[in-house]
Amino acid sequence: MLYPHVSVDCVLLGVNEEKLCVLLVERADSPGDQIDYKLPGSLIYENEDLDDAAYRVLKESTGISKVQLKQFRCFGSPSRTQNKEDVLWLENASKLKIGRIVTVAYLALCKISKRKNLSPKYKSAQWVPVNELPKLPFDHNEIVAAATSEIRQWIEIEPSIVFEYLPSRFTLYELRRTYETIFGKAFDIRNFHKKIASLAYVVPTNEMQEGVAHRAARYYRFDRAIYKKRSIVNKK
Ligand SMILES: O=P(O)(O)OC[C@H]1O[C@@H](O)[C@H](O)[C@@H]1O
Repeated sequence: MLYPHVSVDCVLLGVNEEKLCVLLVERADSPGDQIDYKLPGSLIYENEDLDDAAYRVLKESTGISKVQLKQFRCFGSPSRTQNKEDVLWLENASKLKIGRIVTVAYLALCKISKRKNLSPKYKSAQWVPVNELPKLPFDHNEIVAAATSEIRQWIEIEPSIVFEYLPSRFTLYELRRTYETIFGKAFDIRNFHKKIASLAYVVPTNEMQEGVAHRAARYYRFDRAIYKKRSIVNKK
């Protein structure tokens, strides 16, 4: 039998208190008793393009619209709807008979902020550390794990992504900690500083930290113009 159900899921990753976090929504009428988080995601409409569906679902479920979502993978195992409670929730919410669903996953890296305009389907939206996730419905744990390794690959190719997380001026300590948080491992300090010193687009400023107990550190800034030129040179 041919089967038409397709959904989108949005993985928003952010750094909070030196932890890599993912935005989850809490189901309002959970089929079980426990707190029930999931990725912001839902079925698409008949005549809707996938990208439009991803932006719509994210906006409707969390109120967020100013992020750049990128499609990164499809998840289509027939077993992703093996949990009867997940199917029940979805059937109640959609008023459709649900068997399997193929979901298209989207990813964005963004700054953490307070959420509002939640869909009535959800009680709250929370940033949860990816290393402390509860058991999520469907295959959402697998989707978050895939998104985490995906973002690391993106950063290897396009290091500018990291600077989206930092304030306009930052210390090398803050830069290293951000890298360590996203990659989930410690970087050797001397090698890291050497690497940064070789990057023309990380520019030292004349400003130093003030009022700190330890030796004041220098502030740096990310120079997008230099970065773009380097990207062109690298692509040649
Ligand atoms: O619209 P609700 O029921 O919240 O969720 C639909 C879910 O259906 C699954 O394929 C997706 O993973 C998506 O998150």
